[in-house]
Amino acid sequence: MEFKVLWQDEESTQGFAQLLAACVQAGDIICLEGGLGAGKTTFTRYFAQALGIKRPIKSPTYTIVREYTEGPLAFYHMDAYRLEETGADDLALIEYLSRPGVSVIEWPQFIAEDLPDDYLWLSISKTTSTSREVTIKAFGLRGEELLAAVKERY
Ligand SMILES: Nc1ncnc2c1ncn2[C@@H]1O[C@H](COP(=O)(O)OP(=O)(O)OP(=O)(O)O)[C@@H](O)[C@H]1O
Repeated sequence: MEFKVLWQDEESTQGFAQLLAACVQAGDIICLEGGLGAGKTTFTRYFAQALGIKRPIKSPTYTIVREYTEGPLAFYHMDAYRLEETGADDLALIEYLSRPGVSVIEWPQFIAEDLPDDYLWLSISKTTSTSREVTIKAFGLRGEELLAAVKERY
């Protein structure tokens, strides 16, 4: 299943982040693919806020995973970009995905072959300086269920 959405400005990105946050449950995985400046971190900030995370979201590039456990759902923010460079093991990151929280993975293409069966994959393309076209693909039963919930609310 595939679904296209438009984030016509940052407010719309925030609106979508809130919508998705209202649909997720423990164990869900959201992959964010997009080039530099696509809006992966911006989206993640709004998503985390909507999940009730009060601490500021900092880029996990150098730590690979940042954990936020103060909200009703634990939130894991991951960046797979540096994995290859640092020689760090994918397994440490993959282990987080089996924990009872919600995970957002930036640069998921670096660990695509090790992902579990169920996830949403958002491909973000910059269309203008303020708008983003986003293609959402669902994988696995839970992915399909989550995307169906998103479509219903969109
Ligand atoms: N509709 C939009 N959605 C998201 N970001 C937007 C939008 N319009 C403009 N922007 C701006 O685009 C920039 C996106 O930067 P951001 O750091 O989120 O990208 P990124 O994909 O995480 O890039 P990197 O991989 O380089 O960290 C921000 O400055 C943000 O304000």
